[in-house]
Amino acid sequence: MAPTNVDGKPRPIVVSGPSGAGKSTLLKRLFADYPDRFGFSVSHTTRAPRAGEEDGIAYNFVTREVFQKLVEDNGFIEHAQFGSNLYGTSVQAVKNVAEKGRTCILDIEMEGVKQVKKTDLNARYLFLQPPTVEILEQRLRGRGTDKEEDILARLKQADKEIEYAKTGAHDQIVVNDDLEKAWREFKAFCVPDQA
Ligand SMILES: Nc1ncnc2c1ncn2[C@@H]1O[C@H](COP(=O)(O)OP(=O)(O)OP(=O)(O)O)[C@@H](O)[C@H]1O
Repeated sequence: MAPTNVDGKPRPIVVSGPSGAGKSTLLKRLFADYPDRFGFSVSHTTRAPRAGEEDGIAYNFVTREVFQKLVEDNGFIEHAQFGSNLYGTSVQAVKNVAEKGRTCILDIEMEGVKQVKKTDLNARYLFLQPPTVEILEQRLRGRGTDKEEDILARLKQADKEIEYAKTGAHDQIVVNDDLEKAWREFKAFCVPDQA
């Protein structure tokens, strides 16, 4: 049984950490191993799709105008700007997942975490931490998806994320040094009844 709220619906899990920390890598594995247990709330973004990213699956890719309208309509539980792009998680996207009896996974960064904490979602929070900022930089470059200016912006933001994690804002911190070790810890948090 997944950890639930008083209404019997599974508590959402917020996975955060610097860009390049490995969130997508671990979440992909979690969804592959437990296809019926979790659901992704599909985020909105104004950034351009990367190769292979499909609209409505990776993100809902929208214009800045459409995004702003949703903000004004209070359609987001959280939204934030990273670099020149806006990202957000709609209230409806999270509700849809919990209604199906699935644990909603929110893959978001620091400002989003702070805003989710202001809601009554009663989420569980996991922070994925890179071993060092130097290794994070290597991984971002190795990924080959980011422009130089984006890499520098992501590294600057990473320092802030790591400082925030030191305040005890998360239920668990997983250091992604060895991928298999990180996976075991990540899985134990997300699927505690099978740990
Ligand atoms: N433990 C690890 N050892 C070595 N490389 C790793 C490890 N974990 C992830 N990587 C690699 O680091 C890169 C960044 O990982 P990933 O794309 O999953 O990060 P992310 O946190 O999802 O980033 P973003 O928030 O920008 O989407 C990828 O190329 C991935 O293969």
